[in-house]
Amino acid sequence: MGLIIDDVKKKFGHHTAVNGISLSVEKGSMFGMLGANGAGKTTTFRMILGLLDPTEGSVTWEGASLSYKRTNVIGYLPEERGLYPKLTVKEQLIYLMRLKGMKKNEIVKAMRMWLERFEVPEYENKKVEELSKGNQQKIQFIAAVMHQPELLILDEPFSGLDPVNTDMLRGMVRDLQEAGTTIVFSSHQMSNVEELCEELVMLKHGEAVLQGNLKEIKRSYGVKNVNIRSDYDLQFLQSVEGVLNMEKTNDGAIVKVESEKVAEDLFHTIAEKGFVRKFEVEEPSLHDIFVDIAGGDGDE
Ligand SMILES: Nc1ncnc2c1ncn2[C@@H]1O[C@H](COP(=O)(O)OP(=O)(O)OP(=O)(O)O)[C@@H](O)[C@H]1O
Repeated sequence: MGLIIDDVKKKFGHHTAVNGISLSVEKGSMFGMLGANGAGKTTTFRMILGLLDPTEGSVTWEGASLSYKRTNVIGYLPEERGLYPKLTVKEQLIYLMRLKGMKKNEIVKAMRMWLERFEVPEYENKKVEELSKGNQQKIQFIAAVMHQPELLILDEPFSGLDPVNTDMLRGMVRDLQEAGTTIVFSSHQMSNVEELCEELVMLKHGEAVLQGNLKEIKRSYGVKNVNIRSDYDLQFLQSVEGVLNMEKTNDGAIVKVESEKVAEDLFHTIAEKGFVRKFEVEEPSLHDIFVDIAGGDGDE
């Protein structure tokens, strides 16, 4: 069953923030939500969490709607990070995890394990305000996962982290999924979605403009990139029908074509003219697809 979002709409006055989204996230999978600023990601998350009621449609987890009464089932990393600055990390986590029904000794044990994993055991007795933003984010992530939720919602978990910490967090998110947690996360950064998710949705103005399996999406998306190395001058490619863009390189060109058929024709054309050292047809990156479909605004 997993998470089912069925034709959900959310209006704020006359403004429609989410306009008829339907998704299903299988239990134990990792699902990516992409979209430019204001696309409706956070609003969708709030409806999943039961913090906002949909204007229309329904959201269920394992067949029942989620509300604060089932809060221990969910872990949530909100986009607007918020910890109590004057509390120590330990006091903070004890407070938050008690709200999730954990006992103090369990919390301290789990906290030490997580601080070790993040390689910051010395933070236990530091005040939150003494930590850098990225390190505060680690503590907030710990607060989202310590009670071992079934469903983990991460709103922009990687934003503001340096590359080392991004890798570390990515590894932890992957481990949590392997341990059976269902994870939905949003990101402006395509690379994280590309690396972690099999399924995704791309939102634009509250609507799903693309959704499904990542590999399928890439395969079925017509546009391909062709990497060519040839001794022949490839300038003529610019005016070939079906070539959308061409960038010359030292020994060839990188060409964007509108379909695999155009790539095939190009191969024959170039081969007739001269020796082809390399001819490689690549799937577009998620970033390319996003820019085409959602009109950019990705971070990369
Ligand atoms: N409480 C609210 N009242 C009125 N409008 C809102 C409210 N919450 C969100 N909106 C509007 O709904 C739209 C979607 O916002 P949302 O925060 O869901 O986008 P987002 O995809 O999470 O964007 P970002 O990447 O910038 O966080 C925006 O136009 C926003 O201004």
